[in-house]
Amino acid sequence: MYLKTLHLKQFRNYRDCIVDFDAPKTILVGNNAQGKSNLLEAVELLSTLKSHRSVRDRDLVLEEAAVGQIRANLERAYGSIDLDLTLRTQGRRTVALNREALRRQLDFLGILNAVQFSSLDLELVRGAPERRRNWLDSLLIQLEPIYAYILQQYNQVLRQRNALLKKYRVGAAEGKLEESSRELYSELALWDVQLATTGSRVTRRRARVLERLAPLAAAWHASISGATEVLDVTYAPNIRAEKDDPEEVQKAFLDKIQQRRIPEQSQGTTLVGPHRDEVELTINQTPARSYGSQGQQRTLVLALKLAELKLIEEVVGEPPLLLLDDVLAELDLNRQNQLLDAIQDRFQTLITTTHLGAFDSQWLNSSQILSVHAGQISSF
Ligand SMILES: Nc1ncnc2c1ncn2[C@@H]1O[C@H](COP(=O)(O)OP(=O)(O)OP(=O)(O)O)[C@@H](O)[C@H]1O
Repeated sequence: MYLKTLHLKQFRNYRDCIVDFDAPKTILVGNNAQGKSNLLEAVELLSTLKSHRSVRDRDLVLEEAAVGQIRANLERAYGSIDLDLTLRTQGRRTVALNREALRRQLDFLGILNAVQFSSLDLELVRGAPERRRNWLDSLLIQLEPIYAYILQQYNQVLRQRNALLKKYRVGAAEGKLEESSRELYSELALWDVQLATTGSRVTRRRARVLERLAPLAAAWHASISGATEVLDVTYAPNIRAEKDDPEEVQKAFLDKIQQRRIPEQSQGTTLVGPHRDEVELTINQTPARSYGSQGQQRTLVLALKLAELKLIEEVVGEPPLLLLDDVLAELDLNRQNQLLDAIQDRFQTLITTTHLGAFDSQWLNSSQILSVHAGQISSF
């Protein structure tokens, strides 16, 4: 797939800016706080309807404006598509494809596929388990947009079950449980089933995607590290089942809920389910977080990102975009060249940087170079 144009209107610090991409690689160069990451964020929003930097739409709209817009024209194997995302400081965002408004935002997902790589991604190795779960979920949404809906359903059930457990705990503390406990128990039993049904959909999909991603990441890691290190990416689900079978997983889920009944009630929260999953990353059988220099951790993240690119390409049937936010200059020349070899001209790549000095001349010669200054973009 190929992003041909991007039109930012009242988005972040862009008043009205059109960018035409005319090479497989585009380098956006500019000082800090000029709008480079904002541009990549716009592409990320078109891809996932989420930004890893902001949760509120009002932060995405140009200050003092009420409505912001991101428009793009994308070339896919089956034809050209216009994407439109309208953001509002008040009120809901809306999306359109080929100028036709969509009723369900879900239908907007999976049109533009992109893999983002920024320095924040080192948190994939060092950060809390939630960071890795979110990463895995974003990848799954790209591969299978319906997963966004599955995850939303699970989170809804989780919230409601937590509210009930909390009510139970407050009731117990106030000694008022006797009169309502039977009612609470039967209500909880209903939520247990819902949690197991929606949660097992999440668990099974996460297991499947990691099964495909892990060998790709291990191969990249071996290649970048010169085969001196072995990377293992392993799913450590909170619910373990013998087989990838819906009934098996649901049964394992309900059994674990039974086992954890008392601590759940005393803590007033759900202790069982994929919101407690972990993705373990080890290098030579040692946890990558405690092992390894920054350079080794960077190699690991680079291997994960290259694996994501490859997996999306396999599943979707077209190469996704690669968004490199300020990370290229941090890689040594060897790793830069590995990346260059891996993406060649197959993956359209947008790269931000504050200076061109650290770039290999191969990158510079084959790229479109644009300069970003105070929300305006011009040829370099
Ligand atoms: N809603 C908004 N309205 C106006 N300006 C905004 C808005 N949101 C962010 N900005 C401005 O955008 C700029 C930040 O741009 P961006 O994050 O893209 O920086 P950058 O060019 O990538 O630089 P760095 O190298 O520091 O990451 C800041 O000047 C910030 O004030």
